[in-house]
Amino acid sequence: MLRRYILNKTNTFINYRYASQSMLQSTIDDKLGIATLVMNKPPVNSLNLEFLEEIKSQLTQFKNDKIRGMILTSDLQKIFCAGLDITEFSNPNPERLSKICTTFQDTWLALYLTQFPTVAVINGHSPAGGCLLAMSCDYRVMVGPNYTIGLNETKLGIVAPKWFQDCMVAVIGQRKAEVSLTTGKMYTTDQALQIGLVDESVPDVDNAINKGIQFLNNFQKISPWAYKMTKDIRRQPTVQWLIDNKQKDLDFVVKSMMSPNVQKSIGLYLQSLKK
Ligand SMILES: CCCCC/C=C\C/C=C\CC/C=C/CC(=O)SCCNC(=O)CCNC(=O)[C@H](O)C(C)(C)COP(=O)(O)OP(=O)(O)OC[C@H]1O[C@@H](n2cnc3c(N)ncnc32)[C@H](O)[C@@H]1OP(=O)(O)O
Repeated sequence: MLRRYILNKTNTFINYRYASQSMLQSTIDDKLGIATLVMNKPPVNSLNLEFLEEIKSQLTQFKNDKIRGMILTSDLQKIFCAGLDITEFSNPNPERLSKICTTFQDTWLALYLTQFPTVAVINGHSPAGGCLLAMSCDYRVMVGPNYTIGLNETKLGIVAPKWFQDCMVAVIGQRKAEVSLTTGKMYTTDQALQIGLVDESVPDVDNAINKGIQFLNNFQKISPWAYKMTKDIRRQPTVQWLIDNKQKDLDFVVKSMMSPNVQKSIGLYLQSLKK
């Protein structure tokens, strides 16, 4: 649905390539060199192992396609992405948990370090891992006023890994990130704009896509090499920490997820969602 809208609305996607895996649709406008990656995993685009693998593989494909920019958005009504699939946290199989963790680390590294500029068009709620995906893009346009975004992990009784936290610090600064993270605060679109968690707020998705394209057009006169080097220098410390501590990070997540206290919190949170 959204893909069709983008094609019609911009009227520029004349020469486009379209690829659809079941949960993810990608469109490349060959003229503009802009790719659109649309998440479509009802009901809430929760990130399980298979979905993360699809996202990672599509990002790798875009690298080979040599695109000039990418828009990440959702085809679902009211939801950008609900974060990691919480059902995977409940009584998890440690092997699968480790695999999800590693795949999530790698997907994030691929998204955070793309050689092309990226825009998140946040057209719905975006808690936790959904917020991380958005924060990892170069620019965020959020549809308002009724959606929410934030890293709410403490509300589930779990801890956002260091790379989630550092990513938030990079976007909104140390003090605001510390308060946001410890309280697990979810921000409305207007609040998110006010603290700089998103760059623009617009009333509807049509405007959001247009703003995203406008942002990407800024790079028409920027050398791709200068862009990528600059981004690498900015993002290197956060990335390097994860590369150097991948196993430690994984061990921490798996160990804490298996603890009875965390399992109790996750169980209660899941029940509250079902209600
Ligand atoms: C096992 C993986 C571990 C691997 C670790 C990997 C890497 C290391 C990193 C991190 C470790 C810790 C970090 C975690 C980050 C996260 O992302 S945790 C996930 C946090 N997400 C949330 O808290 C979102 C909860 N959901 C909501 O707030 C709302 O659902 C919504 C998104 C705002 C939508 O509201 P709406 O009213 O429209 O819909 P419903 O609430 O009725 O939901 C519909 C349906 O979907 C189910 N559901 C919602 N969210 C999730 C989810 N994240 N995972 C799975 N299922 C979800 C909900 O239960 C309903 O189901 P139904 O009742 O059966 O219809």
